[in-house]
Amino acid sequence: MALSGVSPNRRGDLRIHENLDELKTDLADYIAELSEVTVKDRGVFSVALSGGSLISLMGKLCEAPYSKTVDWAKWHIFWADERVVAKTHPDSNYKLAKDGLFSKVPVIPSHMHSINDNLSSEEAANDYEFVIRQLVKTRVISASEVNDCPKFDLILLGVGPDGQVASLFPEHPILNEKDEWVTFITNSPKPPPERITFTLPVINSASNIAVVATGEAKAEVLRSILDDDVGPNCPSLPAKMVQPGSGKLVWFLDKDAASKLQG
Ligand SMILES: O=C1O[C@H](COP(=O)(O)O)[C@@H](O)[C@H](O)[C@H]1O
Repeated sequence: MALSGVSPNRRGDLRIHENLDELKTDLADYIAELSEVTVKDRGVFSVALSGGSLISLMGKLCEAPYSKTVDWAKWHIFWADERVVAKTHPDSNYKLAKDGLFSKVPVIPSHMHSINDNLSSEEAANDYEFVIRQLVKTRVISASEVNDCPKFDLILLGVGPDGQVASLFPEHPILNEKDEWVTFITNSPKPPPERITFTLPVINSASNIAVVATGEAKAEVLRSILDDDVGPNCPSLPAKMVQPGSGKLVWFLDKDAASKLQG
């Protein structure tokens, strides 16, 4: 059970869990429910994932009851960020998600929309944006009513100890990107250096955003992101810039990650 249940916060709902097992169950319930409601409404579920610790934290989705009750054939899976490496490389976010999740449940292989790993970072970002544009045209992905962006049904993000989300890093110029849906970097402060990433306008246009962070190493940055009294002197933390226009934002934290929150 969540320590403080679902507590509304200026930056979204906070779900703070006593331990990882409870967090994993709550996250699986949340994703399975959103999938069910969205498939009933739209006939498909467009979900964009990050890499890192998120994937193992989603692991319960591959177990009963979710493995049987989720309508996996209706999922269209995207990557909110990807490392520009071969899909077989241990650093690939696609490989991480495929090995950890999607090889265990009946998703349709052609619904896993991974980047083209034969291209340069810049080409891969442009190509991925093109793929997303085609799927907005065919309504696999909804279109935002208020801007030019795609509106993913769900974007799942991790948070780095520096406040990174997707491959958006603190004080990097791509935080100001307003026009592109997908962009690239060749100088990531965290290896590997070459990555593609959704931009903030795309992330903030999603219908639902879930940010998942665990462990004491993230407690300090989460205080900077979530507590209202930490603000003016704080550098531009990407995770703090996750502020959906009309969508819903939920934070899944364990008690170690939440241990420095005061508000
Ligand atoms: O490099 C990356 O790291 C972040 C955070 O990973 P975590 O293991 O600290 O949760 C991840 O969200 C992102 O997708 C990945 O490319």
